[in-house]
Amino acid sequence: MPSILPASFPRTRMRRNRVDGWTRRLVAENTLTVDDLIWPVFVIEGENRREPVASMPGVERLTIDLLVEAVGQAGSLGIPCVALFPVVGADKKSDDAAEAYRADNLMNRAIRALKAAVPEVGVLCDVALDPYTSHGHDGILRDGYIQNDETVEVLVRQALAQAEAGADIVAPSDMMDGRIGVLRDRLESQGHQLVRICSYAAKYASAFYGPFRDAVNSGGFLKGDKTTYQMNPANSDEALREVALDLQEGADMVMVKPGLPYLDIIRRVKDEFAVPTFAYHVSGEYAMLRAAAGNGWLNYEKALLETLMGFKRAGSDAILTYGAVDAAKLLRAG
Ligand SMILES: NCc1[nH]cc(CCC(=O)O)c1CC(=O)O
Ligand SMILES: [Mg+2]
Repeated sequence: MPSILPASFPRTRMRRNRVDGWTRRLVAENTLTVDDLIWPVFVIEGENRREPVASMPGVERLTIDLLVEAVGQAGSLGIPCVALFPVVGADKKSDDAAEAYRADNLMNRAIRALKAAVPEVGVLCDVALDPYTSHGHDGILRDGYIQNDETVEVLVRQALAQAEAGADIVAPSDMMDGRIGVLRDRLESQGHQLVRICSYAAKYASAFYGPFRDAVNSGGFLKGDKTTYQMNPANSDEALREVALDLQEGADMVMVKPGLPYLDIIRRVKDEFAVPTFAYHVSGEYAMLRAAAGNGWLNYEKALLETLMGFKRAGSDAILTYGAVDAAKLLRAG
């Protein structure tokens, strides 16, 4: 068959730069390394106990002693930082969330144990009241509304107790207004000048948090939804205002959450502010990967690394992911 292509076809061969492995590496625009990973972990009371999380295959809740071991191993793999989430028993939940700022609560004991045993791994602590309220909301509920200013008072006490225990990064995930400014002032005046604030600045009211609420046992308690404080998924400009305010108030790093459905927000935030921008690859996103892989519908390892690279390409400086240890092992194996 005579060719119908013109003699000079094609003018440009894009495939030349994909022809072999070393060229592909040479022209790669983005890189994913173990330095980009933050590993979220769940801590439970007791000793030498691990509990699987049914909706998050591969994820376990750990007692402090086992947590210290696991974080030590993560540190040896090069993971820079872990994000701590306590599982709080029903007997410690209350309407005023007083357990949140008790100096010796589970969270604060875990922080002390980690900083004593594995000081080289950063500890990022969630600041929000949902593990501690009897209704599962992130703040104080009164007259059917989550009270902003009253909640901020409690959040600041909670974060100060974490800083006192040795937290490196406090990370308010509650979406109350004005909490970063008050928290920054109080950290300064209480001698915690180097404690970093990572604000969950653009956090959306999302269906993708479902498995997390199973993991921390707050879902069953939750009445209603979080739409009066977490953002509407329809909005994007509003995320920039949220981030601008938290930066003005003194945040050192900002977070966008969830991850994959909000890559456009990460890109806009990074372009607009050029500050450390983290993405949270949340529980539901992780569960989807695991469920599909469990059915043999995709390759978990490949899909995980591709997802994490997507976050880097969108502008994330670091990614919180339940797959952090898996990804670290894969990245080290090359
Ligand atoms: N302040 C609570 C909090 N901190 C992190 C997550 C979700 C993380 C995940 O789904 O992996 C949530 C749940 C929520 O806002 O209801
Ligand atoms: Mg805000």
